[in-house]
Amino acid sequence: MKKVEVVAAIIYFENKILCVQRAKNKLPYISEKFEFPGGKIEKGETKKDALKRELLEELNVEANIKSLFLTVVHQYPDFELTMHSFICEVASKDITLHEHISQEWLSLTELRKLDWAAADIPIVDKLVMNG
Ligand SMILES: Nc1nc2c([nH]c(=O)n2[C@H]2C[C@H](O)[C@@H](COP(=O)(O)OP(=O)(O)OP(=O)(O)O)O2)c(=O)[nH]1
Repeated sequence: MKKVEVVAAIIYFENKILCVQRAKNKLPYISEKFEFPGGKIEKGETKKDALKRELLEELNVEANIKSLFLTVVHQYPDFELTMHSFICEVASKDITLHEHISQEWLSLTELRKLDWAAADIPIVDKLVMNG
């Protein structure tokens, strides 16, 4: 089975977390789902390098990457995803969506209202549980 390794950013600004919606995709289980911004690690990159690059590409934002939060391994029908999520901070809510179709800044208590990609559920659960 194909394996995919990605990094994802839990971006805080004033107690709100950035949630972004993926575009339509041929894989129904990720199509139009909410996720944390990020993407695949390229050859030679550290996880933090990859996340910095992805956040610039996807959101045009310079984030302060603070610490690893949770690594999730999730089996999707077509591939096995390993996702490393990092707590990050930004200096303002000023972002530009280059790939995603919508954004929401939500407090912890609101996170569960979105239709998340399945691999994100353990991250959302841990965020909500940790308060
Ligand atoms: N960045 C990110 N990807 C996630 C999350 N949850 C989740 O299931 N994924 C999946 C969706 C994709 O299959 C993969 C992320 O890769 P990507 O965004 O770079 O890939 P993509 O398929 O859109 O683009 P491509 O490079 O294959 O063209 O991880 C998440 O919270 N953040």
